[in-house]
Formats: sequence, structure tokens, C-alpha cells
Amino acid sequence: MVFERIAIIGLGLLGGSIGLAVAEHLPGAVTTGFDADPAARVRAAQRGLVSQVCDSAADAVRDAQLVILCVPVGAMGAAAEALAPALPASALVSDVGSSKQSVATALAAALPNNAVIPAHPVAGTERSGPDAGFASLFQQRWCIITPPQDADPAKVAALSAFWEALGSRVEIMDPRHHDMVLAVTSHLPHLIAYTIVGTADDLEGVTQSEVIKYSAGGFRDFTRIAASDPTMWRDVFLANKEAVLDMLQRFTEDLTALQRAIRVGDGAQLFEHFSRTRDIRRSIIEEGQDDARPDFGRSDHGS
Ligand SMILES: NC(=O)c1ccc[n+]([C@@H]2O[C@H](COP(=O)([O-])OP(=O)(O)OC[C@H]3O[C@@H](n4cnc5c(N)ncnc54)[C@H](O)[C@@H]3O)[C@@H](O)[C@H]2O)c1
Ligand SMILES: O=C(O)C(=O)C[C@]1(C(=O)O)C=C[C@@H](O)C=C1
Repeated sequence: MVFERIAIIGLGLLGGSIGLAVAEHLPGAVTTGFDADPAARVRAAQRGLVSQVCDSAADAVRDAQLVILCVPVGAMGAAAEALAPALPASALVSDVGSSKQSVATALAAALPNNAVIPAHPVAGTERSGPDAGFASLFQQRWCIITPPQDADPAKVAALSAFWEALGSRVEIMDPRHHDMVLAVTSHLPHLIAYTIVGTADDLEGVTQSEVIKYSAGGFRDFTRIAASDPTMWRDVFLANKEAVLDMLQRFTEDLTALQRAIRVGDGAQLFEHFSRTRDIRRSIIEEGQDDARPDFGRSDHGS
């Protein structure tokens, strides 16, 4: 099964990148797209993010074989309901949401007559909107597919082949496990970045701008992450509440242990811990998973 007509709902960073990547890697496919924001639709058409920008979700999906929802996770249910009346029964519906259990439930409830196979390309930047997308976003990045237990293996294989064609490496995962893993590898780091940048900003009055002025290294990396889209991340934390709170509890305990090591002057514990984490970074780079995205995709586009 090869998808020749693909509808993309939400033409921001993810939706735009999928449209551009399809044009580059699957030139025989036609893409239709819709965004709830009229200004995003105009910009998407100017940038040629999809073959045709439509005025409604229904128009975008009318002839689609594959529909990919690229809206914030809290908007998935409403977006699916809006396109349901025009959706062909044979169309496969997927998404790119950063959390999977709540999205799977929302899509299955809104589209009871269609095959729904959720997915999550673990690829992104802090930028958002129709100017942010770029075709190489998915190159050598994981795409985690979380099929329901009764999913048709042929459809899972077709969706896997689609993401592989866009340059991704595909992993099949249980949605609950996905939400737990991503809580620690993606959601918690964002929460920490949002917190530390806010804390430093609160200290501005005390330090008379020195916090921001001298933040050339580590703190600067945190500010990039903390510039990520507020709507998207509000929705992720509300959707993946249980796993995030569980991981936050563990993180707090580990932070308290390091806090104590500093207080009592336990240099050996600090050294052992920092050596272990340095090894983890080195093993990531050896596996070729370091950030290899071209700079143009991160700095020249988007808000
Ligand atoms: N940003 C990342 O790094 C990243 C990475 C992987 C997955 N994701 C997931 O991808 C999804 C999209 O994120 P993004 O970064 O592309 O966000 P974005 O803000 O760049 O784009 C989302 C677009 O969806 C539109 N939209 C909102 N509600 C809609 C609706 N009901 N119908 C149609 N359009 C609607 C918005 O107008 C916006 O243009 C989210 O679920 C997010 O969790 C994001
Ligand atoms: O690189 C970044 O800016 C990202 O935040 C990308 C990132 C991540 O945490 O790895 C963010 C959210 C996703 O769902 C997937 C990828």
C-alpha cells in the first residue's frame, strides 16, 4: 500500500515539514492541507508546504488515503471531529502528537469507522508555525509508531514505509511505554528549561541583568528549549500528566541527593555522578545520534 493522496491537518513546524519532505522524497504523491489559522493557510500556500491548501478540513481529506493530524495534542479530538463527515472510510488516520495515550483515545472516539494508527516523529525544534518547517527535519530521526492492538499489520507496514521514505528510523511501541519514555527524555527536560529560565528571569531585579548578560553556555541552551511553543507544551503536560508527575518525583529525589552531596562536601559522589552522565553523552554521539540537523533549518525559518 503506497499513499498517493496525503492530507495534512495543521501546517506548522511538523505539518509543513511533512509536506516539504513528501514533495522531496515522494514526488508522485499529492498533498492537501488545512490550518485553522487563516494567516497560516496564506503563508503555507506562499511557501508551497503542500500541493493544495484547502479552506476546510473536510475539503483537505475528501480524497485522502492517509490523513496526518499535526495540531497540538489538546486539539486532536476537535480536529478529527471537524474532518469526520468528509473522511473516506478507507483512509488511514495518523498524527504526530508528542504524547500518545490521550491522542489515541481522542482519535478513536472521534473516528470510530476509520483505521487510526498514531505516531510520533521524535524530531523538532523550538520554532513553530508555517515558516518553521523544513524538508530534512526527519532525516535519521526516530519515528515511534503506536498501533492499537487490533491494528491491520499491512497498514502499520505502510505507515512505517511512509516515515522511512521521509528519512526516519521507525520503532513500534506500546503507547503507555511511549508516554513514560518521552516523559523523561523530552517532557521533563522542557519543564526543567521552562523552570530555570523563569527562575533566572525572576532574579534579574536582584542581579541587575547579569544573569542574562553572562549566559553564554549552558543557560543559553536552556533558553532555546524554553522558547518552545507555549500551546504545544501546555497540552503535552496536561495530556501526559501521570507519567510526567512520576518522572518529576524521581528527578526531585535525585536532585535532592546531589543537593545533599554538595552540602556535606561529598566530592566522590559528585564526581561519580558526573562521570556516569558524561559517558551517556559520549555513547549517544558514538551511535550517531548527535544533533546533525543543518543550521538553516533551525535559524532561518519560523517564529
Ligand atoms: N515542535 C516539536 O518539536 C514537535 C516535535 C514532534 C511532535 N510535535 C507534535 O506535533 C504537533 C504539532 O506541533 P508543531 O510544532 O507543528 O506546532 P505548530 O504550532 O508549529 O503547528 C500547529 C498548527 O496547528 C494549527 N491548528 C491548531 N488547532 C487546529 C485545528 N483544530 N485544526 C487545524 N489546525 C489547527 C495551528 O494553527 C498551527 O498552525 C503537536 O501535537 C506536537 O506535540 C511537535
Ligand atoms: O529539539 C528540540 O527543540 C525539541 O524539543 C524536539 C523534541 C524533543 O524533545 O526532542 C520536542 C518534542 C517532541 O515531541 C519531539 C522532539
